[in-house]
Amino acid sequence: MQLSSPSVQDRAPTPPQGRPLIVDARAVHAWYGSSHVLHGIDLQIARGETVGLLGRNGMGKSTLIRTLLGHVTQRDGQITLFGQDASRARPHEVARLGVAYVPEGRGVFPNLSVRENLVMAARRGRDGRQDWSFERVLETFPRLRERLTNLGSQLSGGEQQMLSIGRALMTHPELIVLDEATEGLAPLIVAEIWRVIGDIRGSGIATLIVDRDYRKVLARSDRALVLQKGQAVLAGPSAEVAADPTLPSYLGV
Ligand SMILES: Nc1ncnc2c1ncn2[C@@H]1O[C@H](COP(=O)(O)OP(=O)(O)OP(=O)(O)O)[C@@H](O)[C@H]1O
Repeated sequence: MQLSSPSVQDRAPTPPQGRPLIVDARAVHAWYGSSHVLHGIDLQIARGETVGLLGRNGMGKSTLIRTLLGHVTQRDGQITLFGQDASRARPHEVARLGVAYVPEGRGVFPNLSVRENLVMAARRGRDGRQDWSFERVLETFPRLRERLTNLGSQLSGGEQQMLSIGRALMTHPELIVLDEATEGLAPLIVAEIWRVIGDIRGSGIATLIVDRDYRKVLARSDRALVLQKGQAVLAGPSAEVAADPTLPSYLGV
């Protein structure tokens, strides 16, 4: 569905019926100083849903993520997380609600070992869930088992990315936000990260994914939102977005 109308209602991607919303963001604006970067974006993510966020460089994907998670504080609009108003929430409050963030450029503690990085992150889920044990994370990422005593700083980029995702899983989140999780990694590692993203999806955790490989994002997500200059220009089920003839122009492909 192409979104040419400026009406906020029209831009809301429709989440699956009957599933509670984890994220319900309406008319979100964001600024860096006097620079107005997001212009009224709507985004809904239902429990267990995978949503892809696409757009060329500098179109506002990371800003939207960082605004929803409370990192960008010059913001406006309504952000509801798990039914609670989070329009002014700070990052640690968002994390406590059950949202894990795997930032672009990773986010592991360089001076802690792999084991310490994982164990420190461990926390029960909202409903007391603790199915993502240390052992399960190591089964998911066998490479991390081989590196348990290495410091975060001694890992390759791909291993750091795995550790960052492993840390996110140890928090038993309801939603994992992955911003450019495969950026700059070797093809074999990229394939492994995508395999794990599939496992995460299969385990019922919702995900919000930003990745340059738009084909993979669309093939592996339920719905997608395409941004251009801080506005939503396409939104809907990923298969429909993938088939939309205007998509290449928005992605510059
Ligand atoms: N910390 C910042 N201060 C000022 N401007 C910023 C900052 N971060 C991003 N911007 C600007 O905001 C706009 C949106 O950037 P953003 O990083 O959200 O885009 P993106 O779609 O995630 O692209 P990329 O893939 O390049 O990260 C760009 O014009 C960018 O230059």
